[in-house]
Amino acid sequence: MPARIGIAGLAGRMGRLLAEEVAAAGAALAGGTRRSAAPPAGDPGLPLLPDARALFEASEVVIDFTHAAAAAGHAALAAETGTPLVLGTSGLDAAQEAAVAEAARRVPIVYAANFAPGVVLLFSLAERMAAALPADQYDAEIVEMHHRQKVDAPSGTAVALGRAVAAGRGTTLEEAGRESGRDGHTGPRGTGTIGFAALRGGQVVGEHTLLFAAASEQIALTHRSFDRRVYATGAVRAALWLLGRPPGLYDMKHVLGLD
Ligand SMILES: NC(=O)C1=CN([C@@H]2O[C@H](COP(=O)(O)OP(=O)(O)OC[C@H]3O[C@@H](n4cnc5c(N)ncnc54)[C@H](OP(=O)(O)O)[C@@H]3O)[C@@H](O)[C@H]2O)C=CC1
Ligand SMILES: O=C(O)C1=N[C@H](C(=O)O)C[C@H](O)C1
Repeated sequence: MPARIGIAGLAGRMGRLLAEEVAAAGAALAGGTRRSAAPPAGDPGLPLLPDARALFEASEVVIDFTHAAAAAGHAALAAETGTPLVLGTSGLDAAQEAAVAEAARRVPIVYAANFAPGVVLLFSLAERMAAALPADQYDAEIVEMHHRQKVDAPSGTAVALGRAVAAGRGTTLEEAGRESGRDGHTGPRGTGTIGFAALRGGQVVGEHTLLFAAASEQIALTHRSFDRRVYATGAVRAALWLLGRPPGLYDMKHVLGLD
């Protein structure tokens, strides 16, 4: 019997690709949800279920690429129904992330800011570079660019990169401090803080650059996604990997065996 995978956000940019990747992986689409109840115009065949509870009950594992406002509720439903969850949605605040971690005590959850294998490697390189380059000499800046429809900033990947840099420096992003949205008379840059800049335009799938700038040198790492299918393939892989796992909060390095 093929695994039954449900998709929250089925009508979205990611949801449609996820449905294709579910089929390509030989799994079955259990159905999907969207925010509005109606199927999108011109697509009456989309297998939409009445609500999120019906989705979790019909699925062996659910993949969520929706909106931060929905993520905590979906994690709670995962815990209640015992249905594992792959969470790719970005822009969660601290309370929403805490709700996801709480649900993961009862059900296995993969929560990943980015499902592209190259970005998983970038997180690990970011941590190693930050550990090697003294924070009082090398200013860490993270620049990201995305398509004009993206609703959250900085991207989840940028925040995760910031967390990796902070971890490499033996601290947290909250303690190190974030500098973003510089405009006007900002004063000089803080020492040891982590800077963020978000660009939006056109149909850019996803670009992230982490740079360390010192007085006499600068080093930068850049990742570019050319096709968002790379995220969908990774998320379906994570969904199949989750089946039969014990409760816990996992990320893509666990799925790829890089932990
Ligand atoms: N981790 C990763 O690798 C990646 C993460 N993402 C993240 O995934 C999310 C979705 O991205 P994308 O597909 O481009 O977005 P879209 O806006 O194209 O699609 C979002 C989907 O979620 C639904 N939705 C929106 N709000 C809610 C809600 N409150 N409750 C239930 N469903 C809701 C929408 O419903 P409706 O159709 O009715 O509008 C739509 O079907 C974003 O947070 C994005 O940052 C994206 C790419 C990769
Ligand atoms: O909204 C997007 O498109 C993307 N969102 C994720 C993020 O916020 O990091 C991942 C990827 O960059 C695409």
